[in-house]
Amino acid sequence: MYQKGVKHLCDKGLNKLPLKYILPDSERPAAPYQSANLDVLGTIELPVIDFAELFGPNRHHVLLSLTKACEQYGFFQLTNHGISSDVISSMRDVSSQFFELPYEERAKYMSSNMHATVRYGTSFNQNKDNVFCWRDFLKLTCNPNDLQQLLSRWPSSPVGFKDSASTYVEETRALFLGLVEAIVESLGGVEKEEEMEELLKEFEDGSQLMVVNCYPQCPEPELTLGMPPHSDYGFLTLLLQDQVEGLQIHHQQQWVTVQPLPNSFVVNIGDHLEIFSNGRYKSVLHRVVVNAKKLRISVATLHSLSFDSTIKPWPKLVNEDNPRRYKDTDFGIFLEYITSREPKRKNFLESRKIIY
Ligand SMILES: O=C(O)CCC(=O)C(=O)O
Ligand SMILES: [Fe+2]
Repeated sequence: MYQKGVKHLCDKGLNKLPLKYILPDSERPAAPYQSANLDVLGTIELPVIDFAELFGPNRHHVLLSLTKACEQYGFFQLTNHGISSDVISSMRDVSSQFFELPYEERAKYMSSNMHATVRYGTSFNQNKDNVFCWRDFLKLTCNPNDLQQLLSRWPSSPVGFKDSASTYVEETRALFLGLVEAIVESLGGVEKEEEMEELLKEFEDGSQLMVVNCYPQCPEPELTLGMPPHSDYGFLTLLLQDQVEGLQIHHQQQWVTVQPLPNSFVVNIGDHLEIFSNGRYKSVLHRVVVNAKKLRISVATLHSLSFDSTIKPWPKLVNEDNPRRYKDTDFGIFLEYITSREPKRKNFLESRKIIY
C-alpha cells in the first residue's frame, strides 16, 4: 500500500507515522552527529548571483563570486534570472493541482520502469528503499531534441499542465545554458571562442529531466525525511521551492536549512560538473526535512549532456600536476548502479573516482 504514495496515505487520514517511514535514530533529521549545532547554525543564506549582472559590464566581478560560490558551497541562489513571475506561478499552480488530482488520475503515470519518460512515484527509489521517504514525485524527461514527442505523454490534467510545464522547461533550459557558459568560463581554459561554442552546442542538445516533488504534512516529521542525503546526477540543478522551508545542505559538516528567497532559483552542482571540473567544483549533499503544518512543493530541473554522451574531466583541466580524478561515466553506468543497490549519499560518484 505504501507504493501508492504519501499523498494517498494522508488523504485517508493519519495521525501517526507508519513504521515504513521511520528512520533509524542515526539517520533522523536531528541525529546529533549530523547536526551538532542546528539551533545555532540553523539556517544559511546562500551566496546570491545576479544573472542579469552576469551579462552586463560587471561580468568579471560576478564570475569571481560564482567561482567562490561553486567552490565553497556548491549551491547558490539565482536572482534577476529573467523568467517571468507568470511562468513561475503557473508552473507552481499546475504542480499543486497535479497532486490534488484523485489518486486514480495520478496513478495513470505510475511506473517502476526507470526508463519511463513520464513517471509518478514515491520515496527516493521505491524499488529499493527499505525505509520510505515522505515524498511523492512526478518525473518528466524533457530533452530538447524530442520535447514535442515527449509532450504527448505528459499528464493531460490538470488543464494547462502541458503548456505551463513545457514553457517552464524551455525557459529553465535557456537559463541553464547561460549559467553553463559562465561556469565553464570560470573554470578557465577556453582560449578560442569556437571552443566555447562547440561545448555549448553539446549542452544545447543535452538532457533535461524535470522532477516535481510533493512533501505532504507529516504527523511525526522528526522521525523521517522527505529526501535522504544525496547529490544530484547531472551538471546543474535549478530548483524552484515555494516559501515552505525544507531543503538542507551539508555545509561545513553540518546540516543547514536554505532560506527560500522569493523569485529566485536555488542552483546546485551535480555529479557531472564535479567530474567535468575534475573535482574543483564538488556536488554537495542535500536532503529534505518535512513538517507537520504545510505541504511543500518543489520543482527541480536537472540538466546535463545527452544521455548517450560520455562524461569525463574536461581535458583542458587535466595535466601532470592535476591528473584525472574520475573515470568516464555514462547514463547506462548510472542506471545500472542505481538499479542494483540502494543509492546512498554520494556513492555513485565515489564509485567513479580514480584512486592513485
Ligand atoms: O525539494 C527540494 O528542495 C530538493 C529536491 C531535490 O533535491 C531533488 O529533486 O533532487
Ligand atoms: Fe537533489
